[in-house]
Amino acid sequence: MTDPTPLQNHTPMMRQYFGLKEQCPDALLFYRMGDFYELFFEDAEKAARLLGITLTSRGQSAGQAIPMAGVPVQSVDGYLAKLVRLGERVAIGEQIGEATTAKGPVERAIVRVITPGTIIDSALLDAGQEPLLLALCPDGQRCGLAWLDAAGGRLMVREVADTTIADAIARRPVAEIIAPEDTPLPVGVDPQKLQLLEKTGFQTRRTEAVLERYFGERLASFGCNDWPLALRAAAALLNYAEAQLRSSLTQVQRIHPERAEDELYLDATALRALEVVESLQGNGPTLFSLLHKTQTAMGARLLRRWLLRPLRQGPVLATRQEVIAALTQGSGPTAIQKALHGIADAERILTRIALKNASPRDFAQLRSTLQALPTLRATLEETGHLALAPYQERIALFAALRTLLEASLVDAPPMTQRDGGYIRAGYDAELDRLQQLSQNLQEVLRDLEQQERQRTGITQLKIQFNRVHGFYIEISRSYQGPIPDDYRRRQTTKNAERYINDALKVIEDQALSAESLALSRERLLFTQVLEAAIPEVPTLQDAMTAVAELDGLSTLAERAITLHWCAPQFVREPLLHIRDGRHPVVEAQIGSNFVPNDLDFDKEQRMLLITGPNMGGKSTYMRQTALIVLLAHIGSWVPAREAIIGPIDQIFTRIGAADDLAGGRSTFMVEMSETARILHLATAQSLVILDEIGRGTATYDGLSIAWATAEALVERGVCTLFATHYFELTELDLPGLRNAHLDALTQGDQVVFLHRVESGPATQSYGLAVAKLAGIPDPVVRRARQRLSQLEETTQQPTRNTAPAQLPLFQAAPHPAVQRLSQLEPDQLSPRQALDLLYTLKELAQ
Ligand SMILES: Nc1ncnc2c1ncn2[C@@H]1O[C@H](COP(=O)(O)OP(=O)(O)OP(=O)(O)O)[C@@H](O)[C@H]1O
Repeated sequence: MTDPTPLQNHTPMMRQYFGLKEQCPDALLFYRMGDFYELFFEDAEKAARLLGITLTSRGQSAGQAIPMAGVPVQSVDGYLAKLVRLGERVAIGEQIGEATTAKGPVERAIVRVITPGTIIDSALLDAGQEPLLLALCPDGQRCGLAWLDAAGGRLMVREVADTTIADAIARRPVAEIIAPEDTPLPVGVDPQKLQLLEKTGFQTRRTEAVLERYFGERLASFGCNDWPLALRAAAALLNYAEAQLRSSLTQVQRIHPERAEDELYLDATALRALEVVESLQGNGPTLFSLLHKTQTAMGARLLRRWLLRPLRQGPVLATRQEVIAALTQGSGPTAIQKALHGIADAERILTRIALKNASPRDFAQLRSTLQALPTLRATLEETGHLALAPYQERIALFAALRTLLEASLVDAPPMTQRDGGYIRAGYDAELDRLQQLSQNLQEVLRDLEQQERQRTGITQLKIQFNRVHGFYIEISRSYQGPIPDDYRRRQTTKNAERYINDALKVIEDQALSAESLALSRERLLFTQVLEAAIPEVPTLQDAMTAVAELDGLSTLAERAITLHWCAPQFVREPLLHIRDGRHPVVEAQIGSNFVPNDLDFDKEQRMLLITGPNMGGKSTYMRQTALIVLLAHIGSWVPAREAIIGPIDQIFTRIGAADDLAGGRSTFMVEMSETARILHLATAQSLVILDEIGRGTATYDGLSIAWATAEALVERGVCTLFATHYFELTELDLPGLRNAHLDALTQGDQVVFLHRVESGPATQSYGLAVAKLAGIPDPVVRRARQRLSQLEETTQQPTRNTAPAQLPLFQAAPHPAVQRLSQLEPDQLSPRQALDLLYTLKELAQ
């Protein structure tokens, strides 16, 4: 508790507050007070600091002022979004009792806890974002992992050796992690993200019950029964998310096991270095941004997921390729893209429906989605492509639900149910009557007045109302006739008698509460619509998965056409042939100036050692190879004239240098750890990209490491692209290794890069020319040129233009024995000295 004073000294409201706070000590408690959410004590101080809102105080409790900060209910979403972005957890304490009937404070309860990994609200979620909640279930040498995308209703599991946990975590950005107490913080994880929970929540007895409740017998069909740790993680995750959302996660229909043997594995380093979904410069272009032309948010997220988890060649990729091929024929994917255009982010709406958290606007968007489906189906049919036929089947039409939504909801409903106004007039007679009653009270009274005059024959009769006396039938004293039996006297005034009868009493009761009755009636009708939609959620989810796929694939087809890509061909032989390959992102920047290049790996030839000037295009060439392979393994076409690709299991990269100062690793240490990983894990089916290893240390150390690494990779038959500025390496004579270089021309003082990959090692170094190009001042470049000549002379290099301008490894430092021999004057030595010298030389030689 935040306040040490005994509870009984506090006001009843504060006692209630403390009761709620005890249920969620780690969360900021938003306590509902009328039109505001208020935070007290330390929560108030923290919220004031994080949100920049005023810290004030609310009265006193137990003789102390209570620090308080508040936000209006209407604008709470913005504040919640900010807090969740900062990694905070927020508990929402709502009023659940009736203000008028309750004694003491209105009853309140925590209706949910919003945590970074369990957000489902549209206002708190960016459409492109997919916050994931991860559960870890470690046990000895292995660890089960389960990821939940709560908003999308997706649950993925995996089991890994404990040595690879950090990598499995790093590959997908996660918003929140749960693990049993005692679990050490995995490497690279922000401690704020980790919640340690009681071990019992991860134990088999508890987890089996959860899985049984969610999936029953279907569990066996998901294909993950051999992963007990992953299943325990999944159950713990569902349990935790349920507790936060205060609801069963009915949107989760199945578990998706992620098997390493199905994947083309890219570790977090490779994903980052290749700028697959995030640019190294923050918001620069990425492969994903180039592909991000989808019509729906669901399609965009799916494409992103495909890029983050490419698959090995097999039936899934073959099917995607067939669909893309079909969509590139004839008039292309335009018609389908147009048909997809009106489709909302239904996947997330369905989650909110399943959790009974949907808003009237969610339903309006679902309605427009359902309205778009018949056109989409018709368009699919019109194309006549066999490959698209399964989509026609998967996208059902949901006619009954659509009719219900069309009949029940107004065209543009409000965001919330709070003020009503979302049920269409004419849908429900009772609601129409109530709304009419409150809106046209005068008219209703005039109608009744007419009826009463006719029924009783009393023409002076008037029906009126005032705030004090309510509704009444007034009969002037001038009327002397009989008063109808059903009239009961309500009030006598100087000139008239006032009565009420049953019919008027009903109107009075209803009119006085008509507005609130209308509101509750709307709520009831809305709940009925919600209840009608809930059973359809699983099939709607399936349909939306199909829509997202179709969106992703038609986008890839459009990209293939627009960007002139080709369909890659998968083969079983160990080869990689690329004709006129291009780097898709660099090409998008520089257009037709991009110079395409070929690549050929086969059974014999497994390593390409690439030399050439700085800025020559070595990195670009290597990265484009990795990107072409990656694109092929999401099913996409690729930026090349032709691509033939054998089986590939992993892509590794060691590119550029970045410090990991926070992790306590220097540039060189990072470089070596990455190289070590590659040497441990790369197989004969892996593609490895090494961009200048060994540069962050002394020349000979670096060169020797690069040399030995190249040898080890060639020996294992790993497909390797190895760029280096160590010209000495070009002398490596290993079977399977070939030299290539990127060329440049000098014109006077200028250097022109040709960006063309040629056979053989580079013959010239352009370091100084590039330095000049980069703006190193002329005097410094001139001085460097002088030093270079001197260095070249002392190492007795031939001329700079015919041989590499670097120190050959084994010439530069003569052996001490040789040095000693060269200094010696044999004629000056006595036999005894000659013998001693012989012993010394022998020692030096050992
Ligand atoms: N094939 C190409 N066609 C046209 N321009 C290219 C090509 N390849 C690279 N470039 C251009 O040259 C620039 C430098 O390329 P890159 O970084 O690949 O050179 P590098 O040889 O790796 O240089 P360094 O050795 O300094 O790392 C790129 O930013 C790009 O603009």
